[in-house]
This record gives sequence, C-alpha cells and structure tokens, in this order.
Amino acid sequence: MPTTSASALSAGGGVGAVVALKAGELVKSRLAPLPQPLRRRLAWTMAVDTLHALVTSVEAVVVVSDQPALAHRLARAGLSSVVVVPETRPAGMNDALRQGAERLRGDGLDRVLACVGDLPALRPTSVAVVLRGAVAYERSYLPDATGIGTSMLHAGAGVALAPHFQGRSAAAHHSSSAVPLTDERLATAVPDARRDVDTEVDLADAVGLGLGPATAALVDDATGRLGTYAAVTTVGREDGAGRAVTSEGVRVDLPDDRLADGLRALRPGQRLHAVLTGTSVLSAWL
Ligand SMILES: Nc1nc2c(ncn2[C@@H]2O[C@H](COP(=O)(O)OP(=O)(O)OP(=O)(O)O)[C@@H](O)[C@H]2O)c(=O)[nH]1
Ligand SMILES: C[C@H](OP(=O)(O)O)C(=O)O
Repeated sequence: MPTTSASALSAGGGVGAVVALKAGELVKSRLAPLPQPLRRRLAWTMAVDTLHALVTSVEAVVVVSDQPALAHRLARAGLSSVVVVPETRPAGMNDALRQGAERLRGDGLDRVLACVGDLPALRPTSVAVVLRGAVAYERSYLPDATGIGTSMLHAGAGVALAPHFQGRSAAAHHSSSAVPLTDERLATAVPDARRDVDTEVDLADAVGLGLGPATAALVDDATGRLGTYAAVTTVGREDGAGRAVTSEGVRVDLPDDRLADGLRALRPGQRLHAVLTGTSVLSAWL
C-alpha cells in the first residue's frame, strides 16, 4: 500500500533512469535459434530503442556495463547524453542496477526508474504514464506482459531501489513491498512498456505494437519477421547503388540508407553483417 503522499514524492529533484547491459556475446541466450551476430544485433537495437524512449522522458539516463566501447557506440546511435557507469563489481544485473542508482542519487536525482533493456516498442508517452502512476508510491514496479517478470521498478525520493530482477521478479518485487502498477492504477494500458522481448514470439508481439526505428530496421515490413542473416562482402557500386555478395556468392543490393550506425563510404571488399529480404539488404552493420 502507498505509504508516502504524492505531493511528498513529486517534490523531489527529478527522475533518473538506469539500465543494465551485459556484454554482447552473453546476451539473450533464449534467442539462441538466431545466428549469433543477429542475436547480438537485436539485443543492441532493442537497448537503443529502449534508451531513446527513456532519454526523452527523464532527466538523466545511466547504463551500467562492463563493455569498454559502449559510450562510443551509444554516441553513434544518437545517445550521447546517456552516461555509462563502469561495472566495478561483476555481480549480476541487480548489483549493476544498484550501482547505477547510487550514481543517479549522487548526481542529485531523487526518483530512480530501473528499466530492462529489451523494450523495443517502448514509447515516451508510456514512460510518462508509469512515472505519473509511480509518484503515489514509495516503491513500485511494472509487471511485464506475462505478469511473471518485471519491466520497470521505481523508487521515490529517499527510498532504496532494492531491485529483484530476473526469474519470477514480479513476485519478488511484490514480496519486497513494492506496489504493482496495474492498468487500473495507471488508469490506462501500457502494453509497449510491458513487452520485453526474450523470444521470437515476443518479438512478433512487439512488431504488432510498433517497434522503435533501430529494431524496425531488422524486420521485413512485408512479413513482420526478422530478415535473414548473412555475412556479406561489398563489391562496389553499380548504377549509383551499392552492391554486396553473400558467402554463398549471391549478389545483393546494399542501398546507402541501410548502413547502420553512421557507416559511410564503404570500400569494395569490406565484410559486413547484414539482414536480407530476398536479394536486398534491410540493414548492414560492422
Ligand atoms: N551490467 C550487467 N547487466 C546484466 C547482467 N546480467 C544481466 N544483465 C542485463 O540485464 C538484462 C536482463 O538480463 P537476463 O535476464 O540475464 O538475460 P537476457 O540477456 O535478457 O536474456 P537470456 O540470456 O535469454 O536470459 C539484460 O539487459 C542484460 O544485459 C550483469 O551481470 N551486468
Ligand atoms: C530481467 C527479467 O526480464 P527478462 O530477462 O526475462 O526479460 C525480469 O523480468 O526480471
């Protein structure tokens, strides 16, 4: 039950969000049927879409990670305002979130929103709904689409975040006295904020809700499914458009606007990861 009045919590000095991201090669084991480069790319684009929704909704966003090049990658993805907090203690997701919360509080942010990094359909309007609903409670959480996991956890001013993510985390957050942010308490539905993606079935659901642009670049509009992964080698330009060849020797179109992360001026012979629809590249990345 709420123990702190809305006015007491809303009097604070702003909201900071924290996301934990582990190293690319370890992520999303439940998407293992996908080729590993595509699984890593999907984990990355989902994090990028999640972070874009957060940066427009809160005063500060931190990512806690042990990936050394992360700050540069985030900047290339248009997320230079996101602060990377190096993971000094490799002790798992909840400890990473606690480290991020400490940083936000140290920077003067009163309210802390911990968020999973796999919400590719997340919209700023839904983050705003969650933050408005959360203000009435000292500590609250947004159950995920299954009701078993948690997609967000909020702690008001002066309240420890005390994250219990992973596994049956909705029950764990409930047992630790956090209030579930149901649609009734929020007075509206926020399916995009509950739709974390661990499997291709979850991804199909997120496609239906509307993906953010980074993840949408991997999906074939005609089928609503991920493109087919291929390693490709650029072969130069023909008729003003880029071309590449797959390792099976199939020639594919590589339009300039399908190059991800600001890739420019490709030389013939460059190796790229790509997802294809037929003989066209949907998205290519280093
Ligand atoms: N910084 C950091 N982030 C972590 C750690 N463990 C998990 N995470 C992040 O926490 C979120 C949830 O992670 P998990 O539930 O372990 O797994 P997942 O990678 O999403 O998927 P599965 O491997 O399929 O379980 C993801 O954004 C991870 O990157 C960790 O030790 N450190
Ligand atoms: C972090 C976890 O989410 P998942 O890894 O299952 O997306 C959870 O629901 O607590």
